[in-house]
Amino acid sequence: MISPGFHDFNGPLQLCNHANDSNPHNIYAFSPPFVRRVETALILIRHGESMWNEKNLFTGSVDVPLTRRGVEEAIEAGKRICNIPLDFVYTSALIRSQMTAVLALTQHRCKKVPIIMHDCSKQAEAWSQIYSDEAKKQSFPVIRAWQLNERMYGELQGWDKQEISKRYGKEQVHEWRRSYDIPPPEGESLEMCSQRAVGYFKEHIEPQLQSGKHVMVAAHANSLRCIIMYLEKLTSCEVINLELSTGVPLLYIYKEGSFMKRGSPVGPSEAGVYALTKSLALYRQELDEMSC
Ligand SMILES: O=C(O)[C@@H](CO)OP(=O)(O)O
Repeated sequence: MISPGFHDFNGPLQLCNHANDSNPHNIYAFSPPFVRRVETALILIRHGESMWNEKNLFTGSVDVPLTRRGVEEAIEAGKRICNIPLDFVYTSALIRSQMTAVLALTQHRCKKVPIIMHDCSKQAEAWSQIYSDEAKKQSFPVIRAWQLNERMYGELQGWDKQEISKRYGKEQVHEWRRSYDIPPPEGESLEMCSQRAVGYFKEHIEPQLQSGKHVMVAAHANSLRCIIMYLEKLTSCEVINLELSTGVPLLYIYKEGSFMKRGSPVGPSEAGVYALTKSLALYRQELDEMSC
């Protein structure tokens, strides 16, 4: 349950009044009942490099922070998504995904403040209330969900990946790391991880997109592989070859129940025009006009 008050959170799109705009492709719609948004942005980002990525250790559900390089990757990712509208941010319960989200959001051009939601109890919810509507409008709710955690790697957690390959053989380790239904010893298979991660995405995140809200999900290699498998309708054979780099944002456009893959946004300093949709280009134009 997102803390009350954020439900009327209008996010960064209170930029200009298109309420009377009949353009069906315009995502500038305000929250209902003005203009229903036709398409919304979904950004997926794997956390930046973690301290156990750097040591090449199986991490899984162990809660390790980012390295300095991982911090830099998160900030660079923020530059690449700084022109894309956002209303809600989801992370896992693990610090490496939360660090990535809040560091990336420091680069967003709408200058909103990420607020980590504390709704694990009625008291936590009450004590973390924001009473200023203006402060609320200048914020992003960041919702933490354990269901988006990295797959639990069981008895491999903490072991060096090369050491494990020598002990059990490369084929066996590749099967544990990348197959769909074969779990590592005492760990989760990708299928088991998918049941919680995709289950959460369908129940909590997809309805946000359907209601016209733009969302970023900062999570993990395998929990995101599950979600991408769902978005792109990949088979359990195709997902074996899906690899995600640390700290690289991926953009999808949600429209009438389907997800269109738009690849990874380019940074503002990079040459070339990233294939924005018309409505994202209009949003970027509004940000440009705001910052003049
Ligand atoms: O160790 C882990 O948690 C994961 C992601 O870093 O490793 P792999 O890519 O081997 O699934």
